[in-house]
Amino acid sequence: MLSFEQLKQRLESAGQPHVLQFWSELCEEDRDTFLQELSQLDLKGLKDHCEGAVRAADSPSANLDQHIQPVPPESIGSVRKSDKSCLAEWENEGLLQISQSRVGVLLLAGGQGTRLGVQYPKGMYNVGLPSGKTLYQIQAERIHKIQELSNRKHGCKCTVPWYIMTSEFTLAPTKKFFKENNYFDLDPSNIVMFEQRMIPAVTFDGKVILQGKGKIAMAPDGNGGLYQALVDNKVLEDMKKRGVEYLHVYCVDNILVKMADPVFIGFCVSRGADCGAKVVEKAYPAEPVGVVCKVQGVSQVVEYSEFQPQTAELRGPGGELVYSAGNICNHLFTRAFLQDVAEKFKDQLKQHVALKKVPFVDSCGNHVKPTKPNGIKMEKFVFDVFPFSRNFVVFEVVREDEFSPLKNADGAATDTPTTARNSLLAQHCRWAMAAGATLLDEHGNTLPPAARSEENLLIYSLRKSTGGTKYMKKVCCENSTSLVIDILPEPLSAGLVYPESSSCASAGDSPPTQWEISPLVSYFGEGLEKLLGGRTLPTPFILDEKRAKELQAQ
Ligand SMILES: CC(=O)N[C@H]1[C@@H](OP(=O)(O)O)O[C@H](CO)[C@@H](O)[C@@H]1O
Repeated sequence: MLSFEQLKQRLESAGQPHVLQFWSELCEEDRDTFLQELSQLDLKGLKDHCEGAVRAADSPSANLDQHIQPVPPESIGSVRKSDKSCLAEWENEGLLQISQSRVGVLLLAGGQGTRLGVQYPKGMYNVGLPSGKTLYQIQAERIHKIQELSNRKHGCKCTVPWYIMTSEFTLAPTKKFFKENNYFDLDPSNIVMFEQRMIPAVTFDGKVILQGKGKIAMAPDGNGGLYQALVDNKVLEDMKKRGVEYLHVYCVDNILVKMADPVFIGFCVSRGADCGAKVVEKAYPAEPVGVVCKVQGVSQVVEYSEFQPQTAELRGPGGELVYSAGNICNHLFTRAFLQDVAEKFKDQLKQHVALKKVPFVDSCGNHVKPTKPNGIKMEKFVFDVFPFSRNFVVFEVVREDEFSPLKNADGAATDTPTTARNSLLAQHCRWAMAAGATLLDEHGNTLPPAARSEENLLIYSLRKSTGGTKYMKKVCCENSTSLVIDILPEPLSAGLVYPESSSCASAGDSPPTQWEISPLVSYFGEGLEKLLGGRTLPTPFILDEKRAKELQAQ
């Protein structure tokens, strides 16, 4: 640890002497903590960081729009457009790789959940499913199941290690939560938690912001901090030791995430890709998802915050969005590629600027909660390594099967606990019905057949035949061929077309059917025919392992 004098001198040469302005007012204990915190900062790089942040915030954001093009549809692999045998081949390849313990998953869980409005890690969030499971538990159970499916198919005992990148905000509570939950019955030695770096928030005139008299305002370095964190925490060495060659990286908030998805892995492997991204068709122009596109001929993601609205609105002849490959933060990397990034490219990653309201102590020592942005936070994005790939592939999946993120608190129009919960329950309802079950509602009435993904196609053709944009409030199905849609005279808010993701299980304003299937019973709808085929079952219903055994025995 540095001495006070050394620290003082370094802060002065970085142009940041104000950091110690309240030193004399701090008690002994606070001084120690502050000294420790400051010693861990990259003080040599601090000057560059502060100056760079101001420069970046000042420079007008590059207008990428003249240089971008959509990714040609023919170069995108697609679940919807591929035949069953192709999908089965990819799945087999993926399961083979998993069975040989060549696949790991990496969770990006360093975020603060500001939009969701919680003080704890998002993964600990319980969206109100009948089982009460949190996002972490659902994910852990999917790991169990994919290991089991691979083992069963290949007669082996594989491991899918779970790497979890946390931040200063999320590490301790995540650790505690996993411990309290007995690591969800996974072997703790296969769960590797590590922390990404934090960097100081800076004022518009390049001063580090003091959040308290003895504390500077720090923020995680963005999910692209992953590559530095892999190096800092020797994660690539760990992967090598375990023989992990493919890493499926995903974001904590998507309740439908198919972790270590064998189809996606198989697709990437069969194309010889070193880097791959899953996308869904964007639901509406202003949807807050990044777009996979080409910038000056190079495939990459342009984040929603950096995409011009008029470009997002562009439509093709059939009314479809020109920039429609919505990034769902699901990436596959080979270990060799990550090694390359770590050695050659990680310092070249673009810095993105976010202007935020950062609470601070003013020069008189008053705590201030700003009402408008006062601070610059610099972030790196996980997908900014795509341009360094030698063979980058894109894989389009079906939204209702694989993407329903939890971003906002209930009350917002989209991506809330309610929409996440409903998407999962609707999916489980579809699986049960597809397996041949008849489901009864609370009054003993038969529920109508569940919507299938092809319904999306009907919605699209309907949109085309009505000539472009229609503002849909709800989409639901009576049966697999007819749709009832409610067309609004205008968007709910500027440019917003309501996402068309409902199924009959969550149609109208009625609550979704309370039919939940544990991932320990089925990873993605498989294996349910033998349990549910030809049966009439009530709701609410939780198909967990115990119920599955009982059904099997009947
Ligand atoms: C830097 C980054 O990874 N941004 C991702 C990420 O957005 P957030 O708003 O940061 O959660 O998840 C979105 C999908 O939920 C994806 O579309 C977007 O590109």
